[in-house]
Amino acid sequence: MSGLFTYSAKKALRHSEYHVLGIVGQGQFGRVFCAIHRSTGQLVALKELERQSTHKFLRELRFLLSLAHPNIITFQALEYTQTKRYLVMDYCEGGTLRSLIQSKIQLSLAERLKLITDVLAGLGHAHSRGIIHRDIKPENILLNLHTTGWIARISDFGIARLSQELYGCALDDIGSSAYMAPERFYGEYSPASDLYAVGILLFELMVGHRPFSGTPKDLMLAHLNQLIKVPDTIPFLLRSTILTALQKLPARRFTSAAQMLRSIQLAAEVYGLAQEAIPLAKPAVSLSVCPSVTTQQEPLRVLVTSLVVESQQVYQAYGSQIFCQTYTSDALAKDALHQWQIQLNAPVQTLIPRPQGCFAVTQKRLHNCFVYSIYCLPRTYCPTFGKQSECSLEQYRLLSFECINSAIAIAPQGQWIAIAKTVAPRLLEQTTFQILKLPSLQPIKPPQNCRFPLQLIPLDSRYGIVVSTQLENEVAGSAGTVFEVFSRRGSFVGVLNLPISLRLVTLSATFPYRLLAIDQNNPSSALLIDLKPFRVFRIELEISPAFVVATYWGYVIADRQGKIVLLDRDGKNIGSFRVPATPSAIATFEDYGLLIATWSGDRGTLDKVDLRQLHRD
Ligand SMILES: Nc1ncnc2c1ncn2[C@@H]1O[C@H](COP(=O)(O)OP(=O)(O)OP(=O)(O)O)[C@@H](O)[C@H]1O
Repeated sequence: MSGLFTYSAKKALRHSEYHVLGIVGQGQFGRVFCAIHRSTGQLVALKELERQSTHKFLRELRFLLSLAHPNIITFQALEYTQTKRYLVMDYCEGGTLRSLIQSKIQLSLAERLKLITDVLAGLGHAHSRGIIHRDIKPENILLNLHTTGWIARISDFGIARLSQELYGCALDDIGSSAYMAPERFYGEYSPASDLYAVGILLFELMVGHRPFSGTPKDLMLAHLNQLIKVPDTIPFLLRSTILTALQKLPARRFTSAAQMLRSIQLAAEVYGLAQEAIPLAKPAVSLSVCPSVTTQQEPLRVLVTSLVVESQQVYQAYGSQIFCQTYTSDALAKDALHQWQIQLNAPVQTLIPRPQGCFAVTQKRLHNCFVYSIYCLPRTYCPTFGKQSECSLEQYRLLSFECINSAIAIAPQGQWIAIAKTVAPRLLEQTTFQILKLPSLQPIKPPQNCRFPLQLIPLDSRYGIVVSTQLENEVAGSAGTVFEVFSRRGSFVGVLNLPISLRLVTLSATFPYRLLAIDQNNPSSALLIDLKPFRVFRIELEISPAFVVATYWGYVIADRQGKIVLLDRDGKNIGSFRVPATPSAIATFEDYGLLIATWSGDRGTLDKVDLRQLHRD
């Protein structure tokens, strides 16, 4: 259904400056889309205005367009199509504060206070311009990702008021009533009404639930008459901040957003939170560690650096060798007929399984650069045992090239290969990008410049991304990550930026536009990134990953100490276990199997793990 919605918006906006990436929500005004500006590549939210916009509405809106503050969602413009009007707004990839609260991620105290002070800073700016929000609630607070956590930004500024005044929309749903100051029920409001709503929000973030619940009528009676009880477990200074913000009489509350903000900052200083970097949230549920789920173990005499399983074949790379074993009736074949080994002429950097066979990328140092070679060992490749002659190996070499750094992506169905090469270190203009058809190796376009790549990732048969580091960022001194989307025709079609440095960016095995990546600066924090529409979710891990492998049911993440964490497709922890040594390569095996090559000292093992045992234990 949402595909249909997106399609209708895409159609309406076909001739506009925006390309719709997907629907992100539905409000009372209409749907909200994530879109990208066709020429600047800027990401925006497009809020559809379903109702007929009156002149007064548009005049008021122009006033709101002037509201510019880092903690307020800025309205940038109005976009007209033949049938619809869209408000163009800053896009928030982190979703709403409500979704963060519901995600059960336990926010640290510093993080909770930071969210509240962000809201107060935004409110302070609006109040100083005579604008009252009137509908502060977690649904109207959106989140942008930042190196140290979240930035809260107030959305729907003035829209709540406009909708009430111009269209007679009442804010009487439970979501809004739960945050409504007593005077609001008499039709009165002032900046202090917004501060009351922030008081409820602070209570909710500190205590875990709101002070009052029930029907809108119950809520009204509670706001008007019921005394607030803040549990003693809440630090004293914060308790008194909540009680001041939630005074029944507006005159007894904080006199301004700035005053309330100072009260929270004082609490943060007193409790030693101000100077610290904001600590990241910890997972709500601690992982249960299952001691052993290994069902078979084979000794290894070499360090396996790459391991893949493709159509009943298990490929292991070590040094310049590739060893292939077939597995039959639930076991790895031991007989010579079902296993073979070849020696390539350089160390294998990576193995990429595709329907036509296993691709192997080798890398050999040559003076000041490297020679990269790409081989494709077809599925039917099964040499008569014994040593391979150079000539039989050469026929499987697709191409070789010299450069300083290279990243390679092969389409999931193996129709094309994308290659980025850097000929001089860290020079943007010295990195070229090209797509070649497979198996002909015919270039789709002449090589073009691209950013120095960390990784190339194929998304589906039509698109892929160049992942690179962005050094200059709005947030001074901090690096970010750039995702440049390319098409199989070899053109760049869009750019998405994230102000976080990432590593181990891994494509989901089931969602073509979903990535899991590790935050370079917070090694035990992973990000689940949806590219279409652009949404980012933070996942706290109890390990610092060295490996991430996507499976059809989720992700396998391992650290160097042998702790393995399993996440489902949405990033939820579903289990963990240990292997006795450092994993050197991991592959998925049948539906619930994992193959883990480990190494310590001068020996290792190849462990076959049956994940169904996790449930039994
Ligand atoms: N600027 C934005 N960036 C990212 N997502 C957004 C943005 N604005 C809205 N959304 C998403 O769209 C959803 C609907 O937003 P919208 O503001 O239209 O509705 P609402 O606040 O729930 O209701 P109302 O229409 O009463 O304001 C939000 O819950 C949020 O998930």
